[in-house]
Amino acid sequence: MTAFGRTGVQPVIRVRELAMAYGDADVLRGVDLDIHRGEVFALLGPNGAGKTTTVEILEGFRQRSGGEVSVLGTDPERGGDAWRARIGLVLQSWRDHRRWRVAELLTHFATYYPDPHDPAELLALVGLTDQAGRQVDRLSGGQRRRLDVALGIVGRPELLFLDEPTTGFDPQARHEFHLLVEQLARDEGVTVLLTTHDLAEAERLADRIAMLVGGRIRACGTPAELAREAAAQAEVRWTAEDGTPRRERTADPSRLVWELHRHADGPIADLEVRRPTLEDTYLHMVHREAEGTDGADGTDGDADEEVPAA
Ligand SMILES: Nc1ncnc2c1ncn2[C@@H]1O[C@H](COP(=O)(O)OP(=O)(O)OP(=O)(O)O)[C@@H](O)[C@H]1O
Repeated sequence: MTAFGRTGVQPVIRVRELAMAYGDADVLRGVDLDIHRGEVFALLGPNGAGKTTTVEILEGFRQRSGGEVSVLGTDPERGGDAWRARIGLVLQSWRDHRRWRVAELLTHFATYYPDPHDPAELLALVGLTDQAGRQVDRLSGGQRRRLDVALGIVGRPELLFLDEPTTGFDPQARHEFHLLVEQLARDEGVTVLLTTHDLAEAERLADRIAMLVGGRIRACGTPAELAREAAAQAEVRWTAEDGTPRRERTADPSRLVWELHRHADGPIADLEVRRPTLEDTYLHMVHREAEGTDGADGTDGDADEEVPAA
C-alpha cells in the first residue's frame, strides 16, 4: 500500500456527499471518495447499487442531484474538450465503426489527441498486431474488448474508467489485460477506476476497493482492511485427538489456536486457518445492509483513511 492520502496532493477524483435521485428514487445518498494518482481503485456493489450512475457522473455524462465532485481538478459538469482529452473511457456498450479495420480505427481515434500513443505500438501492447488489418465486426468478443481498451488509452489518459472491462475474456486474455492495467498504473502513473463484479479481479488489480451498497460507500480500503472492518470471521480447522474433523468460525483465530494448543498434549493435527476472502467480506456487507443492521454511522469510506473505522 502506498502513502495515498498522506501526500497532501490533490486527489485525481474527489467526491463529497454525492447524491443522485431518479425521480423519487434516491440512488446515491452521500458518497465520499478520494482516488489518488496512479491508484487502481475498484468500485464494487450489487446490481442496481449505483456504480454506473457514479461513474457516469464522474465522466461528466450525467448531472448529479447534489454534492461536490472534482475530477482532475474540474467539476465534470463543466469539463470541456481539454479536460475530456485527459480521460480515457472503456465503456460496456461501444459498438460503432463495425466496418473499419482495426489499425485504421485506432489511427483515426489517435488524431483526436495532442500526444497519442503510436497505434502500432498500442496494438502490440493489447495483443492485436495480428488483427491490425481485420474488420472490427470480424473480431472475437475478447479481441473487441482489447480494441476497446486500446481506444480508451490511445490518448495517453491520466485517468482511465474501466466499466466491467473483462466480461467475455478467456482466462489468458484476462491475465494479459490485468498485466496491461498494472503496467499503465505502475509505469505511466495512470489512475484507474474500475467497476467489476469479479471479486478476484478487484482483489488482484485494485490498490483499494470501495463497496457501494444502499447508496453509500459502506467500506473502503485494501482487501485486508475491508475484512477487518466487516469483522468477517475466519475459519479454523483441525482434527481432534479422537480423530474427528473439527471446524470453528471466529473473529479471533489466533486466540482460538492458542486455546487449542493450551489444551492439547502435543501438536494439533491438520491445523488450518482460513482467513475471510473478499467474497466473504462482500457478502457480509451486502447481507448486513439487506438486514438493516448497518449503523450508517459515518464510516462510509472516506478514502483518506488508511485504516477504516471498525
Ligand atoms: N436513467 C435512469 N432513470 C431512472 N432510473 C435509473 C436510470 N439509470 C439507472 N437507474 C436506476 O438507478 C439504480 C442504479 O443503477 P446503476 O446502473 O447505476 O447501478 P449499477 O450499480 O451500475 O448496477 P449493475 O451492477 O447492474 O450494472 C437502479 O435501480 C436503476 O434502475
